[in-house]
Amino acid sequence: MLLGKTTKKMSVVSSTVRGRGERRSVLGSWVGEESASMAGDVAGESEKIHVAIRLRPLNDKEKAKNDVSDWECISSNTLIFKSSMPDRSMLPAAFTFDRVFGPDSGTKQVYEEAAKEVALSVVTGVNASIFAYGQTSSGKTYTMSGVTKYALADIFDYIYKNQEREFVLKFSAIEIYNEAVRDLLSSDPSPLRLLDDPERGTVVDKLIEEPIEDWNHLQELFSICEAQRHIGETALNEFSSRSHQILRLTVESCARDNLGAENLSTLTASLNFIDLAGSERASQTWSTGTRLKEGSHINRSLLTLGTVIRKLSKGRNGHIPYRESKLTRILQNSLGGNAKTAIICTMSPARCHAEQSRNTLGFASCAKEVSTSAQVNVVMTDKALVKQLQREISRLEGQLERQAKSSFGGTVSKTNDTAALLREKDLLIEQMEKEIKELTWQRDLAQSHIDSLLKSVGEDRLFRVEENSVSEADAGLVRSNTEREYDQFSMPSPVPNRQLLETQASLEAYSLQEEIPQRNTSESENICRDVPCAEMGETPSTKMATTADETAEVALTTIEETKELCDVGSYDIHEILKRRVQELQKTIESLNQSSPFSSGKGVSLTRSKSKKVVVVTIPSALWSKKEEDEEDSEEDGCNARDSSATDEEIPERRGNSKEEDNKGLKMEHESGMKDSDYPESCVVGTKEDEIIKEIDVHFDDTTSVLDSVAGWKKGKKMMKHQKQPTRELGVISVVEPSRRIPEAMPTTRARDLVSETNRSSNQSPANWSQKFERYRRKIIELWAKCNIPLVHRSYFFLLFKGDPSDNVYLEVELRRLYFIKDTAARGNNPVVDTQIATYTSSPKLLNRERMMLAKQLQKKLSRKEREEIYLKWNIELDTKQRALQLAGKLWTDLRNMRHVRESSILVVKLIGFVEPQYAPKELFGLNFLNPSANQKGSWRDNMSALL
Ligand SMILES: Nc1ncnc2c1ncn2[C@@H]1O[C@H](COP(=O)(O)OP(=O)(O)OP(=O)(O)O)[C@@H](O)[C@H]1O
Repeated sequence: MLLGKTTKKMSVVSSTVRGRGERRSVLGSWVGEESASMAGDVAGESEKIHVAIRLRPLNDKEKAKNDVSDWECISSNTLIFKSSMPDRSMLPAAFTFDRVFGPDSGTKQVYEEAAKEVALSVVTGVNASIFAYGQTSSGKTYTMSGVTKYALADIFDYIYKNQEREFVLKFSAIEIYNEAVRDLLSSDPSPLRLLDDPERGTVVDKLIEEPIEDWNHLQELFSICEAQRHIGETALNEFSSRSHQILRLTVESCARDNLGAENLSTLTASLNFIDLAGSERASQTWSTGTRLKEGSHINRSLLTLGTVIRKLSKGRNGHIPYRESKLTRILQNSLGGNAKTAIICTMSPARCHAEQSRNTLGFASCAKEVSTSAQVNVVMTDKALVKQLQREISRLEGQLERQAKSSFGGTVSKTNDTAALLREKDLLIEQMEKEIKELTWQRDLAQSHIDSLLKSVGEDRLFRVEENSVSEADAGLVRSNTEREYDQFSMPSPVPNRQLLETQASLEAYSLQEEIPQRNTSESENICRDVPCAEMGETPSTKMATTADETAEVALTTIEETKELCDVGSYDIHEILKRRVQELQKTIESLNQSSPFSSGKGVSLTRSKSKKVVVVTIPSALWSKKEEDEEDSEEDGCNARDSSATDEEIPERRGNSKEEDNKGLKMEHESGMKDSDYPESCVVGTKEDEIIKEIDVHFDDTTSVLDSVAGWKKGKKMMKHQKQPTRELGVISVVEPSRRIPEAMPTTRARDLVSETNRSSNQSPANWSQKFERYRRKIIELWAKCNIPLVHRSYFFLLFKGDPSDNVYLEVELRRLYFIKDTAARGNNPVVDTQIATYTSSPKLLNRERMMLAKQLQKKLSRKEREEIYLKWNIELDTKQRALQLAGKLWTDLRNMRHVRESSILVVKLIGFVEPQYAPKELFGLNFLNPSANQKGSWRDNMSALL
């Protein structure tokens, strides 16, 4: 009845489970060692092998020989040797095992008390093995056949009683005969191979694993195995088993209510019934021929088994020779692995087998010391695994939450203090990160300001000094090519703002990505950075920059250290962080003090240790003294000019001829030197004629800005050039006209100039408007020719809309562009060699700028906004690299003012650091309208105002 119900249930189970095909299966192979990966979620606990001894009764042959029984079970677990023979005195008097069974114990009892628990663990997903070990004819087969049947009956009964789970049973059987593995369910006697599966261990290849349909089916299979097993007659046993037999029942089960759910997991385990061949002595069995050979193999494999057990009983140190026999190889998991194991050692009580019995007891004694670690084997579907892991995570999270609650709640405790410290630490880290940003920003700001001021007040006071040939006093006042190049291709930004710097950084990053030649990279750097590179003495600017760098570094280090401290959970972190903050504050203060405007210190010009030409910038604060020093050495060739010139002389110069005006664009007008006073290579003229023509000289009735400036500068003796042996020095002198309008020019004159210009414009607004348009178109044209950055163009275009006061800016921009164009055109002139190189490389810079804009487009605008812009700019939405296409279209149709305006608006939107209407005109390097901005000490205020 049980089997009938079970049969029906298992059929259903079988089809149901297999139909999913999601779980691992051992079908088609016989696994000698369950894979560790099959191990489920219940970690195995170490458990000793269960060892029982069974004494059989004296058999007829033994009785016939009047043999006596020397063994007696004095308790359920103690066996004594009761022989009084002298040679037995060395044996222990008593042996204790988990269970001992005397001759009167039936197999049922043996099973119940020595094997049942182990056997039934298979239905709970735990592997199990039941051995019968003993000498030949001791009753192993007799015991195991009974134990197997009882166990299977109990398993079937369990299945019947546990309807909530569905089971699949599979059966396989092998024998190891003369070290050959044979499938007992197959009629093919060919030996099977053992395979080493990295995941599942030793596997018998091509072994039949028969799904059990019902009890009768199982009985049939048993019958097949019995018929197939090698049996032979020996002197001791008429039906002696000549092979080791291993019957395996695999039980898989899953909960019925999980079948339709995600949480589908299957328990799977195997129960091995191992009936070993008996150890035998040839002298006793009188084996010869085949039997002798069989006995030899049997003994050898049993010897290996004994060795393995003995080694295992002493711990798992050293090599365990599992692989020395197929028996131990296959049973490796049962011998100390993932399985519960019970060994029933059978003994003959006869005195004639005392020695063999003693060996059996020795084996049993070792076996009981061997531990296994059985686990519940759960095979899960991926879904079930995920589900389970999620549950585990939830559980752990809950646990953490509970711990956190218990930690923060309640009375004041050390844990509470730690939490408060951690919170405080987080705040400090946050604060320091802000400070780092602020310091970095201040550093960039200060450095940029220094750049602009140095460029304006000391624009022409740049030295090139060659250490070996020129003394400091003899050093000529020449401008740095680097500076000029910077002027041309970098957006002049005497009053930078944060976003502008970020944009510059972005462009520099692009340059780095593009592997710009080093020279170009350095070109984009400012003058101050040239100084330390040239190994000159420390200047305020370099000092400040260094200080700021160090500050940022200190701050970063602080953050890192803080994080480390957090990691180690230091309780001193609070104090350390406070100290760090104080240090940072001090550094900020020193940074402020190190400003040349607050310290009042100037450049200390020292000789370069390098033999290379170097460039030095000198703030105007120190310039007077330097000038005085240099006046003493005028005899060197370059005469100081017009040192006594005054503003009053300017009108005379205005009245000079056109030729002289042209010269005014040359360095002579600034420095007071004539062309003839310069080395040929030092003179860089501009095509004033062209300029006059093209801009429709509008200073017919008013003072030319440049002339005025040149005159003032001359009168003010702002610059002196000393004649130098140019060929020896290889230095050049190039002065850019736009540079001749310094911020440091007398502010009254600047205001006058603007007033003058404004007056002129105000007198004829229509005329000014036309001029503005002409200027602007010319500027746009020159921007393109000179490859001026689009950002500069855009801001300039949007900023100067025709206000009369814009006149000055347009004028200067125009002059600057002509100068760039003119100097670039002198391709064979070594004086401008660097500039030409820069000029030719400027299209690359423009390309990089377009790439940057394309990137900004993707970064700043939403997909929808981008698509609208693409459509507006006639870029197909299904084309590739639309952003680059768009960037490539910017500032291309230069005669179309609408295009130019839209390009400008888009560029500004993408850069987005200052709204054009709020952008200061000082952004373009001039400040005629707010002289106070140039006052020393006010630079920080100016910066702040611009931000
Ligand atoms: N406990 C027992 N009670 C009664 N008879 C037993 C008992 N144990 C074994 N026998 C009998 O002893 C004989 C030998 O037993 P069995 O074949 O099981 O020994 P074995 O250890 O398997 O020997 P082998 O190693 O040679 O196969 C059998 O005839 C069996 O019926």
